[in-house]
Amino acid sequence: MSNEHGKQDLQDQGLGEIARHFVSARQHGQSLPDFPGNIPGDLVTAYQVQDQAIALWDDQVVGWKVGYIAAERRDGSGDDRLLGPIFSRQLWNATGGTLEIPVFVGGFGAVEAEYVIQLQEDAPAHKLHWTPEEAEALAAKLFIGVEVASSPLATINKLGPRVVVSDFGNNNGLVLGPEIPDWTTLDDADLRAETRIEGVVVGTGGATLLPGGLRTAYAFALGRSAQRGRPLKAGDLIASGNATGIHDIAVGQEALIRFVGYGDITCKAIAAG
Ligand SMILES: C=C/C=C(\O)C(=O)O
Repeated sequence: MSNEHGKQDLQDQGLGEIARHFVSARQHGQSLPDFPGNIPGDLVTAYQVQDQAIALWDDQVVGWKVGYIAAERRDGSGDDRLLGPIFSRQLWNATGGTLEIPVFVGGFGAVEAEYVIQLQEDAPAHKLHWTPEEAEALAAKLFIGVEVASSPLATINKLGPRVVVSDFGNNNGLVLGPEIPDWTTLDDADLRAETRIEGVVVGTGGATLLPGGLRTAYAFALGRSAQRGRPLKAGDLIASGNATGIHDIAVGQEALIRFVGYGDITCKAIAAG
């Protein structure tokens, strides 16, 4: 009995250590050479690391990024997407000018065109599974946005979803642009986007690039959040996942993300920390 209890403590300490390493590297703007510990065996355990890191981070969660999980990288949960927190001090309103976005030097840094849903009512906490149609029926607004995908760990995406989940979903902020009015009347095909880095087109697409579409990404966020005991609330933001690709950006480089008919967002990468 005491052995079992001791084993559990040891396992928990391991997860806490991983969370502390990531949080400390992020706080100091430092890179990490390797994953700081044993990679969690499944997504449920990786979310435990994420939960511990959120508890250590001195800020409030205002939303979640959704990332896609390729079929060959899924675990027993079958999840085809993952979540990472967006914090209030890393949420920036687009100004129309060039916004500075922090990326980890020596780590991973990218920008992603995103469609951002903001709930206008609480989701029912007991509802654990959502269809795209049920998600759309909740009162919500839609905005254009840019995810700053950045981590102290350069290999984060190569190492896979359990590592991505362990480090805040590889998120280091969200730029929020203008609203897309009456979004529930629009098809994914109406939502087109293009990303340029240093003036060169690096990705085109839009909501049709989101596997299953925008509403499917949103439904995942509602379900997984409720299942992990963090049901979504009015005001929460959900970034849909990349709509033109995941585009590497280095300090000093400028990105322009164009949402056809809805506006441009321009950002310049600076060193985090
Ligand atoms: C690991 C991150 C993946 C995303 O951000 C995405 O699929 O959009």
